[in-house]
Amino acid sequence: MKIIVDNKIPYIKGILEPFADVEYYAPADINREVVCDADILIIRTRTRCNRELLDGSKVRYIGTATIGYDHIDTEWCGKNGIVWTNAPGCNASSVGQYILSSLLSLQERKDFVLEGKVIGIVGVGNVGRIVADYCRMVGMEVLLNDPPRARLEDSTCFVSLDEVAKECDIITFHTPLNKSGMDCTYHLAGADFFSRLRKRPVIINSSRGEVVDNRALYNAYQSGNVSEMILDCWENEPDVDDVLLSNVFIGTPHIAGYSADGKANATRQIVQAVSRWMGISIDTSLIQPPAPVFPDIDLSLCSDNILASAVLATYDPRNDTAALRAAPGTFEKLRGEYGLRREFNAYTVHHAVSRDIELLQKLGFQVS
Ligand SMILES: NC(=O)C1=CN([C@@H]2O[C@H](COP(=O)(O)OP(=O)(O)OC[C@H]3O[C@@H](n4cnc5c(N)ncnc54)[C@H](O)[C@@H]3O)[C@@H](O)[C@H]2O)C=CC1
Ligand SMILES: O=C(O)C(=O)[C@H](O)COP(=O)(O)O
Repeated sequence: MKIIVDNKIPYIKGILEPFADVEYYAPADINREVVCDADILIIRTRTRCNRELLDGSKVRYIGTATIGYDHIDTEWCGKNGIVWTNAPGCNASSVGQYILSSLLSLQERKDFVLEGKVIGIVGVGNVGRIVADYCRMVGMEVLLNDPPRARLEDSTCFVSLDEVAKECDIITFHTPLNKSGMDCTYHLAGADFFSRLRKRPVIINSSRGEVVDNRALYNAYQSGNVSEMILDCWENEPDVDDVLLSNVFIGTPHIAGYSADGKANATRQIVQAVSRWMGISIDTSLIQPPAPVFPDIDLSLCSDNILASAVLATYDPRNDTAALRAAPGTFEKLRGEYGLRREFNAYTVHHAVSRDIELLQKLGFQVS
């Protein structure tokens, strides 16, 4: 059994070796020649799994250590007997941390108080649910848009995309990239959507670049229909539109899901899926992220917004924005060499005053 593994997937080295020949490659080097005699591929979003890569190969199983799977031609794989799996929900909390910290950074600017603002969440799956919870916790009103769920569940919980466009101060996209079908999301936010905005919202995209028509977004920003842009995913990654990048409030290189917790979850889920497929049993409990460098957050030094201080101490997206702005051409390098980021539950806050303790605990912080 031969397994090819993307060498940017952390915490996996040594785990599959007792059961198979395992070879590690940079994503750019995972090509037809490399995969031809492999049985299993363990990849990320950077390997397009389609006829061009796989036709004539021995590959029978693909595991992607990611939530999204738009890089896999699922129809072609299905027709050609290739089983695949993703890692649902693995880094959903990481994206939640990204969105909350981006919103709290925005709040630090004068006159953008989050409490009382209306946020529209488009796509309410693993990520959208967490974002909705966090936004309610900070006193925002939340509108949910998810037509596939609305068809199956109590549709009164959901609103139309038109209502989101008209009523929201902030709109955030958390759908998969669907290129066709009744729930097509390609350019879901296009010129028509932006023309229906009424409240000059902040637009956030951390789903896939192509869910938002980047040109139409920029035009809406230029004309004043959009007040701020927060972008983690871009059309034509890794070639980011320089003009867009210089105008966004937060602009990051597709790292919203890059907490070490999310990466470890992804590795664990994929190792479990692969081992099930191979009919073997592997102990994945040792796949754990390292502790944060500074696990203690002292709130006695923070006078103003306690929540923002605690959240931004775990992750401040303005640092990733500055790094990308300084060198847009290093988009993939910044992702490949991403530093250690841990989620809220890896931190203990000290000297929180009693009125903040419940909220901090709900977010997952340890409180001393
Ligand atoms: N920037 C990053 O680092 C990351 C990006 N992602 C992206 O976020 C997406 C969402 O992740 P999850 O919430 O975990 O996926 P999920 O599959 O749990 O939820 C997606 C939701 O979108 C809904 N949806 C589908 N089509 C829709 C449409 N046309 N309009 C509105 N809603 C629609 C689905 O019904 C579902 O409830 C992923 O597919 C991936 O592309 C995920 C993780 C990290
Ligand atoms: O999980 C997803 O879906 C994502 O978009 C990832 O966070 C990006 O994953 P990589 O392919 O860069 O590992």
